[in-house]
Amino acid sequence: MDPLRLLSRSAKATRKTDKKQNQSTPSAGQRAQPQLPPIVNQPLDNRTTASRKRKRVQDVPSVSDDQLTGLDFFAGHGATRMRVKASAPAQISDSESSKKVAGSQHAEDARDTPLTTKTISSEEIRAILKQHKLKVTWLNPSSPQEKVKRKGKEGSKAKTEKSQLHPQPLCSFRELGERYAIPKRMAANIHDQGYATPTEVQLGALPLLLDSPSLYLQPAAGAADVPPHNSDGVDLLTVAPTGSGKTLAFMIPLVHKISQERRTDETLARMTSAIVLAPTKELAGQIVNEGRKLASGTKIKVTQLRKGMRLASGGTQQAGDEAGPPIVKTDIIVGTPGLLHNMLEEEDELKQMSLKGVRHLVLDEADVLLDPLFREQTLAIWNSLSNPDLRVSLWSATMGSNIEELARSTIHTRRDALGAGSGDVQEAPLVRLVVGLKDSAVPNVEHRLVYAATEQGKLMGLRQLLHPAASSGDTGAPLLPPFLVFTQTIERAIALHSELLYDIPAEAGGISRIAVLHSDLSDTVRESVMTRFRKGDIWVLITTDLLSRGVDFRGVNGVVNYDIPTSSAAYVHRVGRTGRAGREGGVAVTLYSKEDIPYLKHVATVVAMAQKQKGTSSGEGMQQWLLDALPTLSKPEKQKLKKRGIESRTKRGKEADPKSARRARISSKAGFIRKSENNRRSAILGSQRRQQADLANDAGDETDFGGFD
Ligand SMILES: Nc1ncnc2c1ncn2[C@@H]1O[C@H](COP(=O)(O)OP(=O)(O)OP(=O)(O)O)[C@@H](O)[C@H]1O
Repeated sequence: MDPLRLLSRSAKATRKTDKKQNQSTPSAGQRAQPQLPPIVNQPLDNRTTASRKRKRVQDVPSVSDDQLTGLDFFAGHGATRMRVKASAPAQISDSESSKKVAGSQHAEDARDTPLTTKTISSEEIRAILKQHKLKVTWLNPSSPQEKVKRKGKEGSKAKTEKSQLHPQPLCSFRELGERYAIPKRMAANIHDQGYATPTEVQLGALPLLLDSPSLYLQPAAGAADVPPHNSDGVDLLTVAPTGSGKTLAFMIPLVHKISQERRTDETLARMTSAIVLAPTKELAGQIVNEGRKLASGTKIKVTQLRKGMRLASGGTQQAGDEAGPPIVKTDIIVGTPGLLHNMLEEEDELKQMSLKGVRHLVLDEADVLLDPLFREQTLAIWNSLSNPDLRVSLWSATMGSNIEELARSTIHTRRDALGAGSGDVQEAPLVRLVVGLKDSAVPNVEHRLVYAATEQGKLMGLRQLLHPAASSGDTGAPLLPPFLVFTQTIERAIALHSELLYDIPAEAGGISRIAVLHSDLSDTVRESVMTRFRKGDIWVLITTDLLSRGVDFRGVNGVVNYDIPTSSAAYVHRVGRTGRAGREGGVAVTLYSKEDIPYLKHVATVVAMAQKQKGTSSGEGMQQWLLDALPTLSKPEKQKLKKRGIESRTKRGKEADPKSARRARISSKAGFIRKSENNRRSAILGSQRRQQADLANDAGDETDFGGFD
């Protein structure tokens, strides 16, 4: 069977949905729902059936676009904002909505209004968790799960049953005030930003982080002798889809807990209490932005770590402190592992001391942070946090079992090391929350796999996607800007950018509409490109995997994988830049050439899984026989691909096999044109060199003249 033919047929199979994108796109303004059907006021019978399809809420309020700096090209703001307020009856009582109270007033009121959510029975809790596909598992060695393991062959079903936890979910943000007494200002900020209904990950994670663990760590039936945990907080591993609101899920508890700690212990006010690590500066900046909006007016300060920064140690300032960079007093510091690690490397006593107050460590995109690329730095930071009450939480849309194992062992070794010194380090419960299907791509995005045969075919395919007038060729209907294009390397991103630079007509903005972003650019340029893309000045942003993780451009209509991602996790994260917060209409196009076919299976499998989740009717989408026809990589091959990418597209590949590197070059020019151009260029260079040499000779002749004998 020829896989080439099979795969080009697959592209046709998925093309049926092309028409849809004109009806609804992520940039068409408000997304319809924050992934959550209404629960609170429904009778239980209506929400217990696990097999029932989720109801999409059409009228719940949502985040207004103007909350994110410069997001002014996605729909009319005024209109959006009005719609938010007018369509909030599910969460705001009649009197409140009619008055259209200001956010802060609403939050004040929320504290005085009686609970709309009654305490719910354990059956109801289980039903809600099941309906939202939330799975909470206790992972500590003394958990029932481990006990069952030790007891031996009890059957796999019983094993799963016993390891599950059922914390009471958070069905409305109003419960944050009522159940946990979060700072009023934070409640007001949440409301002001238009967040009314928690997304699934927030519904599950917020109670885990805000409740006392003893409330939900009840030993399951048959494991009555599990010792109760009185620990303050849990260590948490969370796996939830891209764009599902994980940032809010870890930021709300951080701000709440730190303001609580401040109230009880004055000395803590002078120290950094939390560290949030993220793999890129762009993501760190975004987290700071979100955190500041949330903590505004609460006295909790969120700061992005910058080069040369010094953190306050909490003690009285020491002699000599005036010298060097200014000392920053902050509660939550957000940064990349590289920067923080460097700071620790140059460590003096002061820096060591400055982290002793850190009681919360958040690893956003934890699987990357614990991947070999960042592992050493991340673990060094983690292990240098000496506070015995440290609680850690790990967040990502994809998390392999190796990452879980690594996290677990780090928690243990750190605890043992600290315990050896002081002897009083209490073990925190380790809990895992999985939302939906683990490691899967968001199903509300249309996934297209397009066979383009060669590099030049890929370039043509991308041009078809770019030009609105292009007919729906093999790539499907053109993409509506703004969209992101991912390449494997920086060189390829630059080459693709210069190739497409003049593709957008001058009347539409020309070269200013297309940009490239990669880690070789200066921080200022990176920031400016991000801002211009957010504003809508840039329509097509060509980038590397630098932007594949965590970055939230709310109205991105599409993602193009110009080079196929080198792992299934990379695919999940790249395509997760569209279809965020449940928005419909996003499109993810993966262009692949003949050379890519051996590496395509991991992408095709994720696409098939997403289509299955969406409920594509039989005959449409990825076919099983097609998946079977694709070659499967061995484990070492997979690892090599993940580490190095497709060899011919790298510098190393260029040296090893120049011929296939030439084939992989991004250029629409035919070989003979390139050759004659090269010849002309070298002829010009040669003649310039000759001219210079002649001039030098003439000059030399003049200076060497020693007069007449
Ligand atoms: N409860 C909510 N209701 C509506 N929108 C929300 C809610 N919570 C978060 N959002 C919005 O959802 C978008 C995605 O959030 P966020 O960036 O936190 O996702 P994420 O899960 O961290 O994604 P990724 O895995 O890609 O990092 C943001 O624009 C955010 O404002």
